[in-house]
Formats: sequence, C-alpha cells, structure tokens
Amino acid sequence: MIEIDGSYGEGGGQVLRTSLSLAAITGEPIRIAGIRAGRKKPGLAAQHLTAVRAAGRICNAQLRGDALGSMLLEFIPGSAVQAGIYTFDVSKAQEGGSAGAIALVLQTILLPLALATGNSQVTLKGGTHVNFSPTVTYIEQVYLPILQRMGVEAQVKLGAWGWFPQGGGEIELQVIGGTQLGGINLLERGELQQVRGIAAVTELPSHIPQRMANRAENLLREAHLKVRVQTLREKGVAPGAGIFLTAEYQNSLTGFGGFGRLRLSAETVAEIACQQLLEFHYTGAAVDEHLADQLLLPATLASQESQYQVAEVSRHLITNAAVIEQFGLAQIRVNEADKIVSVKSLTS
Ligand SMILES: Nc1ncnc2c1ncn2[C@@H]1O[C@H](COP(=O)(O)OP(=O)(O)OP(=O)(O)O)[C@@H](O)[C@H]1O
Repeated sequence: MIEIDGSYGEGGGQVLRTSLSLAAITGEPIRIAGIRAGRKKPGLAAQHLTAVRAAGRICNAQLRGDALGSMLLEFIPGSAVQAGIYTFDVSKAQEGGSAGAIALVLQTILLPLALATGNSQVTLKGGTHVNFSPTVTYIEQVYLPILQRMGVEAQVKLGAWGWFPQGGGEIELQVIGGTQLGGINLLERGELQQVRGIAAVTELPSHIPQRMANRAENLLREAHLKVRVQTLREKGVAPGAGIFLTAEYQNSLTGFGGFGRLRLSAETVAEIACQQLLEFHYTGAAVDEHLADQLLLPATLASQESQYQVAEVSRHLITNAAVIEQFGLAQIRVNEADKIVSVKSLTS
C-alpha cells in the first residue's frame, strides 16, 4: 500500500487526483491521509468525491473513506481498468447540487481509460466552466490537442454549459483505448499563429457576448496579435457569461478565460482574459503555468523522455512531481532557473 500525504506542498485536490489515476493504472492500493489539508474547507468536496468514485468504478476498487469532508481515503483497485460506458455526475455527490469542475474528474480517468483495452464513452455532469480549474474549452482546445501529440486519442463534446455556482453542465468524452504514450518536446513554442476565442453566455442578452468579443479583439489587435472571437448564446440552468481565449503557436497551445459576475462589466471580463494571455505571451514560454502541472502525468507514462519550458514553476507543479515520484514511475527534474521540466519514465 502506497501512503500518500495529502497535506504535502500545495495540499490541494491534485494530490488526490494524481494518486487516484496512478493507483488505477498500476493496480497499487493507496491510502491518502490529510486530504486537502491545505484548503480552508479540507477533505473531499463534491468534485473530489466524484473523482474518487469515478476512478474506483473503472477499476472496481474497494473504497474506504469515500464521503464528503473525509480527509482519509483507502483505494484498493480490484481489477485492471475496464473500458466502457460510464456516467459521473458531480452534482449528485452533494445535497443541493454542485458546480464542481468536471474537467478535473475527466483528467483523473482519462489516462487510465486511454491505456486500457477497448474504447470508452463517458458522460460527465457538473460545472464545465469554473474558475481555478481547467474549463472544458481549455480541455478541448489545449489539453487534449497536446495529449494527442503524445498518442492519446480522445474527444470531448460540450452538451450544456455549467457555471459556478449552479452547474448543470454536461459533456461527453470519447476515449480510444490501447494507447502507447510517447514523450513530448515543448522547449520552443514558435511564432503565434492566431488567438481564437469564444465569448459565451447562457440565459443572458446577446449584447454581452458581443461586448466581450469586441473588447478582446480590440485589446489583442492593439498588441498586434491576430485574433477572432466567436459569440455564443445558449440555454442553461442559470445565467452565466465568460470569454475563453486560445493562443495557437506553431509548436504549442495555451488558454485563458474570464468569468462574468454581477456588477462586472462585459468589457472587464474580456480584459481579465486578455491580460492573462498577454502576460503569458510576453514570457516567451512554451507551456503555461497550468498545463505545466497537468503534463506531468502523461509524461510519466510515456516511453520517451519529455521536456518542456514553462512560464512559471508553480507549487502545483512541484507538489504533483513529488506525488508522482512516490509511485517510483518516473524521474522528474524541475530546473527552476531555466524553468525547464524533464520527465523520464523509469519503467520503459
Ligand atoms: N485557469 C486555468 N486553466 C487551466 N487549468 C487550471 C486553471 N486554474 C487551475 N487549473 C488547474 O486546475 C488544477 C487545480 O488543482 P488543485 O490541487 O488546486 O485542486 P482542486 O481540486 O481544484 O481543489 P482545491 O484547490 O480546492 O483543493 C491544477 O491542475 C491547475 O493547473
């Protein structure tokens, strides 16, 4: 049984999710204590509990401690990961529903399913565009295309937008099994080709996405970036608004978003997203701070070494590297001066 200290480093949900993915893939039982000890409300929240149950379901794991607020979990895989048709609903994990980010549940089970024998189809319900987590747009336009270059064949289809706090979003994930993961080299990003954006609302008037799109296009053009923002007005369980920008470089991708809220103008929402994108653009780095920690897991499972240059070495990155190293699967080096991450599998 591998003992994981959930309070280590960042002490957040990623320690748990990475451990779940690796336990499902390797079949190693794990015990995690101090789950999310670094957070104001520690223990398993709806999104984490859904990730635990989803990972448990695909490898028939025996679970102890899978309850809301639990800070201790035992996860004992009962079989190899089974490809199949699954539905996981974050809102069902908590009375009164939840907008917990389904992208984080997706990231927990994606690689186990991609490495399993057979294809899978997973319906995920909850929050699709939630601050402080990858949005489904980021998954679709940044995370999956980069993983595709490592051999992962998966697609998401957004069925319904789900914002904080009501959720109510839905996606469908298709995963082709039997993947052989290869390494990735993202040391140079190359020239910016274009910025693509989506300015979206649910249950709000059409001038809002139009104003977000106009402001973003004007700001990015002033900075001499080629940009096109599409507007969308959809039905939803509640009002919501946001703008999601993807910068496409010759050899890399990155994405940033801004979320609407009461008394925040549509223009300000666009400015928030543009500012993050421009900050990243001016670093010259190939990989954004978030993809940096998310790439560690696929790189660990790849047969060749991966190397990438990041905009920022975050605590998430350092923490995730330490969690992965506990499984003894890869050697991870983070050069803080050059901001270069190298991941070398110890099993291939
Ligand atoms: N704007 C963003 N774009 C893409 N990914 C993001 C963004 N913000 C955060 N992330 C990613 O979301 C993940 C959040 O992990 P974290 O450990 O903070 O867990 P959590 O489950 O959200 O909960 P908590 O922080 O409440 O424990 C990280 O992989 C991080 O890189």
